[in-house]
Amino acid sequence: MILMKDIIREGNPTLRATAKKVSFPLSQEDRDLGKKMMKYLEVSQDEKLAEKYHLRAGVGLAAPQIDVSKRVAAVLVPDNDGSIVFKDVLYNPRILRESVKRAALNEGEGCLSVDRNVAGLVIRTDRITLEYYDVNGERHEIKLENYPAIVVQHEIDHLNGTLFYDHIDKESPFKLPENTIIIE
Ligand SMILES: O=CN(O)CCNC(=O)c1cccc(Cl)c1Cl
Ligand code: NI
Repeated sequence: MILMKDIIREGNPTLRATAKKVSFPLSQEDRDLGKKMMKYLEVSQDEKLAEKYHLRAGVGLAAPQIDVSKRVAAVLVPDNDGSIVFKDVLYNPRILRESVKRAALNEGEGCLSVDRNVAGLVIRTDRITLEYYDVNGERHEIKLENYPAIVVQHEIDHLNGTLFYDHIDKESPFKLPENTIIIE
């Protein structure tokens, strides 16, 4: 089971590397990788289990965060009544289209690999068309918007060596650019 000790932090070069694509059919190792990353998210979102295993909650996890430089990310986005908005393990995810409209989470973003709060608006695209392959090698092309779209962008950033605070305006972190909505 993935624990906090397995999560690499700022300073580890893997976090700034460009991760490699996986090939299909997936090796057992790459299947297991996706499974254990999703398991981390499920456990981390269960208050009792998260406390028991001292896990920081996450709605996404990218393989580079456990020092595996492969283009694999798990995403588990609940909505506030506990149902699931989006859940899947993304293999070789790729953003095909981005809306002109930008978006930022009101409360900013956090990252398991960043042991500090970095305040400010993380400016991202509001709507994306995402291509990815699932564990069975099936191609998916889906449209996401708002919160799930933001989370997927945070994870794909990890595959490209980008961290959330790279998108925060250093001079005025809370400036709201034109054409940008705030997501509560
Ligand atoms: O890369 C994944 N993590 O670092 C897991 C911890 N962060 C989050 O769950 C998180 C929190 C706020 C906004 C976004 Cl977009 C995300 Cl992703
Ligand atoms: Ni992160």
